Amino acid sequence: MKTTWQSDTGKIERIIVKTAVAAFQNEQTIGQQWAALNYPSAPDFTIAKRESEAFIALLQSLGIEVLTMPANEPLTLDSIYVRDTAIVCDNGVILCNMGKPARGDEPAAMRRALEQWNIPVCGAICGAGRIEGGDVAWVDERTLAVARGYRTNDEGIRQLRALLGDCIDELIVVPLPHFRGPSDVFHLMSIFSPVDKDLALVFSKLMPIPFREALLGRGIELIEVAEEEYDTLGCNALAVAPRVLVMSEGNPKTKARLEAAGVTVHEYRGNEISVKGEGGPTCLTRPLRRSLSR
Ligand SMILES: NC(=O)NCCC[C@H](N)C(=O)O
Repeated sequence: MKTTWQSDTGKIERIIVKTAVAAFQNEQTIGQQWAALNYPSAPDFTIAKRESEAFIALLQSLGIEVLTMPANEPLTLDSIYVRDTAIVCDNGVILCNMGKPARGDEPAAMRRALEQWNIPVCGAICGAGRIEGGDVAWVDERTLAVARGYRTNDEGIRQLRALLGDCIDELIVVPLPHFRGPSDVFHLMSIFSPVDKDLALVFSKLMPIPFREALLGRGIELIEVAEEEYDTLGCNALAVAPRVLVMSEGNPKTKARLEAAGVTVHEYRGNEISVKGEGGPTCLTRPLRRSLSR
């Protein structure tokens, strides 16, 4: 069985998460931070802990080795969304440089954790470059898509291209629309979640036409997120294996569309850890190695 880090749809072997206990710390911390971080309301710490434990147990039940980030870092609630701190390629991990200023210290914490786990870091976005991991997704093993939005800038994309070197044949740059403006969380993975090598979940209304055409041109079939489920993170689904997804509960129409296409959907309850912080299952996880069946 071939393994690669350059896939968002192969079977996940190892994944990084941060528990709600480690990221949210306690009720007082939540109370001090949620409004300044732009959360629509304050997560409930007790329920968040339960949701986080169940989410991690679900990943483990799917045969995934889960690595958990340490708690003792002076970071914010947003540090639960580990995806945004790092990008992976077959040379190792590329650390991001966050577009949201309040999250600026998260990549350094990820670097320390990776060093402890002996996971190679092959580069970091630095200086004026900005990139968040939620803006990046593998379209296939040699093609990476990166959004240009409020969290990821041209200099970040330039550095990413240089760091990837011959790991890729193509970097598809996806310019994002303004939508709800700079204070909103709007990443590539807000409108695009790979499901299999020839299937993706998308929200076409907010997709640039060239990117949509590029996916269709590669033979990738697109399933539409139900419009009323956009705000409940219907578009943010984590492929744990080809056509096997983990999704936040509360997106029944989108779930039914996926199941009709032969996709298996595992739901988790994510009102506190996902909906309130606006980060779905892809944001809550940094998958590392995946295996490909061919
Ligand atoms: N990849 C993602 O979509 N991450 C979600 C991050 C949510 C967090 N509240 C943020 O504003 O950065």
